[in-house]
Amino acid sequence: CGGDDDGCYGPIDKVEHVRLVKRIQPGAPDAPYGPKGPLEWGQINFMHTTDTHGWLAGHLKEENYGADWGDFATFTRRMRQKADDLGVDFLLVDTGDLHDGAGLSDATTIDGTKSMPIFSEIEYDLLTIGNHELYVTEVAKQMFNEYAKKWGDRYLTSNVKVYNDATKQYEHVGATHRYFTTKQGIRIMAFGVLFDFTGNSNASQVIKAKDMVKETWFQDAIHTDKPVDLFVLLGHNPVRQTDYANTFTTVWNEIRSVHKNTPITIFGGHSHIRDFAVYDQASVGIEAGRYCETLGWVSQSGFSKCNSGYHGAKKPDGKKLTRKATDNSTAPWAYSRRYLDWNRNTFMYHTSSNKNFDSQTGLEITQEITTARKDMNLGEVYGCAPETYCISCVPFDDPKNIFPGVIKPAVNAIVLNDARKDKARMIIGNTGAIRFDLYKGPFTYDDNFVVSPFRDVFRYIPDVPFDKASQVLAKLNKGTVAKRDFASMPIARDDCVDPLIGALTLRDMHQERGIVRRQETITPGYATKDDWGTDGDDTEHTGIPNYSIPSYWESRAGFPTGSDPEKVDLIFFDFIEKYVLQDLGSGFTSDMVSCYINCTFTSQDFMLPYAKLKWQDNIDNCPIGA
Ligand SMILES: Nc1ccn([C@@H]2O[C@H](COP(=O)(O)O)[C@@H](O)[C@H]2O)c(=O)n1
Ligand SMILES: [Zn+2]
Ligand SMILES: [Zn+2]
Repeated sequence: CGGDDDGCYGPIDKVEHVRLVKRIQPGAPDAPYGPKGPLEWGQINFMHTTDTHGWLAGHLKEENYGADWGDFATFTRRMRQKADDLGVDFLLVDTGDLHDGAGLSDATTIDGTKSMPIFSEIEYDLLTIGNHELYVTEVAKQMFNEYAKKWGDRYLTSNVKVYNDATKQYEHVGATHRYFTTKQGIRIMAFGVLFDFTGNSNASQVIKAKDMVKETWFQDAIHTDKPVDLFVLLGHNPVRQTDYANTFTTVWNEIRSVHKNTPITIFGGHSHIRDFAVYDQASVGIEAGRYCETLGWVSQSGFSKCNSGYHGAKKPDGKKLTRKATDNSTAPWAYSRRYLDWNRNTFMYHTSSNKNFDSQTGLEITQEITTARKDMNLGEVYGCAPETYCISCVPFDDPKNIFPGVIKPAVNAIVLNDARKDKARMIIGNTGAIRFDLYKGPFTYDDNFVVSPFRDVFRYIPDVPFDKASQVLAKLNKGTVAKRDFASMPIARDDCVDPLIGALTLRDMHQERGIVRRQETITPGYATKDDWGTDGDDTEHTGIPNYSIPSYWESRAGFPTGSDPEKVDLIFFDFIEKYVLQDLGSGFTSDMVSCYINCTFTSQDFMLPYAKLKWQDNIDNCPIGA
């Protein structure tokens, strides 16, 4: 285990490089199983990122998601070039949540100070805002003052305003909408709509979708005299219409009430899943997962001189898109969708670039990430985790689940106010604050933010009667805070039938076309089921178990042996204070709540001391394990 070449971490001084995963060359014996076949290019082609949450260094411990932002930059440039060569359109779209999930974005005093300049080196065509850009006032202002200005009319925040200190008014962060014509003549009207988010700081205002659609500018935009060939609806907003947070449907209905047949193509986010939803025969929506694991692909054809301003001459890739949104569609629109795994093998395969893949720009971005990580000491190792602990791949009470395995013992050991150490205590948190699995092996400064990125202060109410405190967890878990799936459900692969090909499985279909790459092992990963079935994943995987977990967890410490205490210190994140007070019921008010250790001790501060306390065995020889 001697450095980044053999896939292992070394001691602290060797862990400075971004490239802790092996660089993968296609065809190399250890290359992961790759894409099942070429992408189907259409007249207009979209690549979509969402919920990147600062993972610009890529997944250093997961080869399958190991590409970094420099690799992605190269890929997008090559794809744009390919589109130009084919004479088709290519648009790159992001749907927000740029912070909270990795050291690069969260280890700076103001989130994003180092990561945002790197993020914005990609030439996106359309972007919109996520809720994670609005929790913290300084971050909202950073978006308003810097990035909205930089991205100009490509940044669409149709229902989000930020307080402008200069004008003393709330103003749209970016543009409300954008009307533009693509290189090949498609005339697009685009909107960017955040779900009805209410957890923002008072630096911003989120206008509910139902109110936004009544606003004059929106009505003017959908009643425009200008010709619109395609509506593009992007939003930090789940595409699935049954999702509790979905407000796309409200906006979609309003557009449809005026434009009965115009295609509406949707790019969503927030629920962190791979998904594709069919709205009607002229409207589909994609969601591209989370954390730089997935790159979404949607292509669309059907534009002609008769129904649009399209003037593209070339036939895309010699193949025509034939898949309609619905089985009985009479509309001219045909689509493809794909979820690409975020690794260099995928990127090289789809650009047929092999060893010539890297570009100067891409390498420079990789170097910037490496330098930033080094400056921020993100590779510093604090402990050697003895096991892998996951959020939902095992049941909630399994010792390998991260809550009983790590989070509860860690808060019990570390979240302790010396002045109250003799008191029994109960600590309650929301499971959503713990963001990612923890891998066996070196636990780095970066991993601290990967697991627990928020600055949620530990607050408490002293001496709460145990019979009251002990009811809170159950009440919280029954409450209205919606729980959601964090990953696509694992599914059986043998029902994989493409409707256009009759009884042939996708595998047979690709085998016939001679585009199946030989595979010895299918690796675990996303096995997605969406409105079109099970053939959306670019690289096939076996699926990962996904157990549902409650919305809140509780840990108890300092309890007397064999009996319950009369009173406890009830400790919780400030993020959930409102709900805890509600569930404690009458007699408990906010003036009883104060900071537990101090007002700067947050959820970013308990994992590193715990790793130092408990995971020192094998620290100098700590291999990454499964
Ligand atoms: N200070 C915060 C902010 C957010 N959370 C958790 O994140 C969830 C939202 O994340 P998305 O990526 O889905 O937008 C939110 O529901 C909380 O669970 C937090 O714990 N602390
Ligand atoms: Zn998110
Ligand atoms: Zn979100």
